[in-house]
Amino acid sequence: MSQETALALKGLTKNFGRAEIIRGVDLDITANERHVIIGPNGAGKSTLFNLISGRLEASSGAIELFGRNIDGLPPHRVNRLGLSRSFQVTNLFQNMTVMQNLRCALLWSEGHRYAFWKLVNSQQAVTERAEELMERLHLTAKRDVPASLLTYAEQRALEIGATIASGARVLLLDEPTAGMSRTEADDMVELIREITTDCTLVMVEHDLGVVFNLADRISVLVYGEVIASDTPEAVRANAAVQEAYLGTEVH
Ligand SMILES: Nc1ncnc2c1ncn2[C@@H]1O[C@H](COP(=O)(O)OP(=O)(O)OP(=O)(O)O)[C@@H](O)[C@H]1O
Repeated sequence: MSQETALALKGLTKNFGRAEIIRGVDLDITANERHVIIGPNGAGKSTLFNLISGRLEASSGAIELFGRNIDGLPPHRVNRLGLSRSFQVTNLFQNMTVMQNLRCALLWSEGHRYAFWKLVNSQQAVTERAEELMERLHLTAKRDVPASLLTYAEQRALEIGATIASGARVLLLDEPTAGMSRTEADDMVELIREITTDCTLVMVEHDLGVVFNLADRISVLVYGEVIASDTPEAVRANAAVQEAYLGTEVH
């Protein structure tokens, strides 16, 4: 596995008025790792994701994507550099089929790099890649079904697939199993595992079963500070983490 740093947060802070919400976060996330951020309600997880994805500007500190400072760039520029956030099924084209959504995402990822005649020539290649992705998403049987007619879990799977297809090297996922049944959540974890073999995953998740099942490393955010960032085993054994979770949930 590559030891290159995909995403680095350096002394990151965010204040809302006089309230310090993110209080000096340092974090190195290695390329191809699956990194899950957990923490109690109000710890600042969404704020941290909004900073990383460019929706909020940091008060101080830096965010580097593969060594390049991205702090202050708007979300679409961050996206173009290979960091994509997937958190809404509304990112799909609801009237288009599964196949059309994936083809669109693949063409989008190539759109600015290829002249139109090349795009036409690459149609076959795009179709093949879309088919392959559809297989990995377990959506081949739904190939010609409009996104709006898929189940919620299928829509989320398609949305994550489309995000990857559109060129994400670092994928940010907000609570991907929220609102799902146990079986759907287990299927989603397997799907995320399969689909992120070639990219870096940064995920916020409340369901600790999902977290410990999927994460290579876990960071624990409490009151805007990372109190632990380690392997699942080390985090589970960490006394400060157990205290933050009142000694119950991490067991
Ligand atoms: N735009 C804002 N203006 C002022 N305060 C904010 C703003 N956004 C978030 N906060 C505050 O920052 C704190 C952290 O919120 P945030 O949503 O980042 O936490 P969280 O860890 O994602 O919580 P949850 O797990 O409940 O979603 C909260 O106290 C919240 O009220």
